[in-house]
Amino acid sequence: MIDLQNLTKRYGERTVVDGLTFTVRPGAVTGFLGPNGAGKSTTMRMMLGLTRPDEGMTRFDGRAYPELRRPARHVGALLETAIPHRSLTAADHLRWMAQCNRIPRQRVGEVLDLVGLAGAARRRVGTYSLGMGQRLGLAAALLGDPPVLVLDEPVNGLDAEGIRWLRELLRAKAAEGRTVLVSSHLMTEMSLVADHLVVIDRGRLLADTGMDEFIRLHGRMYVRVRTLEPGALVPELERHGARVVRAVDGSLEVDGLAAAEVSRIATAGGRTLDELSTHTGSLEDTFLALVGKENGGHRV
Ligand SMILES: Nc1ncnc2c1ncn2[C@@H]1O[C@H](COP(=O)(O)OP(=O)(O)OP(=O)(O)O)[C@@H](O)[C@H]1O
Repeated sequence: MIDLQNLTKRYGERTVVDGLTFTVRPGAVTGFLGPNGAGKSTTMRMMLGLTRPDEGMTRFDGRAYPELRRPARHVGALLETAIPHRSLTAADHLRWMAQCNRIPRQRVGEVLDLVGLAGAARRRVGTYSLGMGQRLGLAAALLGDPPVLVLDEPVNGLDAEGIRWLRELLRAKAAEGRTVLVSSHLMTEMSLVADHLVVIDRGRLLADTGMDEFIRLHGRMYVRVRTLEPGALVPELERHGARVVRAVDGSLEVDGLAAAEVSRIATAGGRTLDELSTHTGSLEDTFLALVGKENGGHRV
């Protein structure tokens, strides 16, 4: 469990993280979302004691990160800036980390295997691709088999197979009862991996809800209608207050009326419907709508 209490960071006149309070619970993947510059990385750096907050604190199962005696055994972290020295091999880097945290040496081979780097363990990190570097960062986060994972944009640099592998790994860690906080700007990926969402913008908390609830509360719901006579049906629906958009495939997307109302209006007009279904918007649509609304309809 991670508890953030009033976490605040100012740079000069600017408050980049503004009184963030939320709890990240075990047994779920929590997605940390926000537009560029929202304050996600700064928040994660403060959580891990790398940036000093002006106010507030973070507790991991009741303790601040600097109070953890062997932190890698409690919290596995992946941050964008935590790059090992280029001249070290992956195995050297992880062996050093294992030693500092009193983690058995055999764990180094296990995590290198787990992240698919066993064949490159003796190569210098400086020769790694972006994706390999990311896998090494994940190996370091997993080294101490920690109950908590804090990962900033872990998908960066991974190929399609790597992204799927990471998704399954994170879901498995949550299923084991671990606490998983992961930031990503890839909405489709987030919608596939996260059970819960924390959304921030300009350092402020906008939402802290389950994924389904987030889309239900903030997203668009619409009814899709397919009929042979859309031209006749549209004005009838609009007379009842609907906003109707024609999709490229010829179907109608109807906002503002429930499926049952659309059905009654069509039946009253003697129209036959070939499809009538209710849809919710994607996570991306919902996120952009929420962030846009908070900024007075203007994207920043
Ligand atoms: N050391 C610093 N000095 C001054 N401003 C900073 C510093 N670090 C971050 N900022 C500013 O704080 C704001 C939040 O940055 P942060 O990197 O936390 O956002 P983010 O949500 O992680 O964005 P992104 O998705 O683009 O990585 C930005 O406006 C950034 O320019």
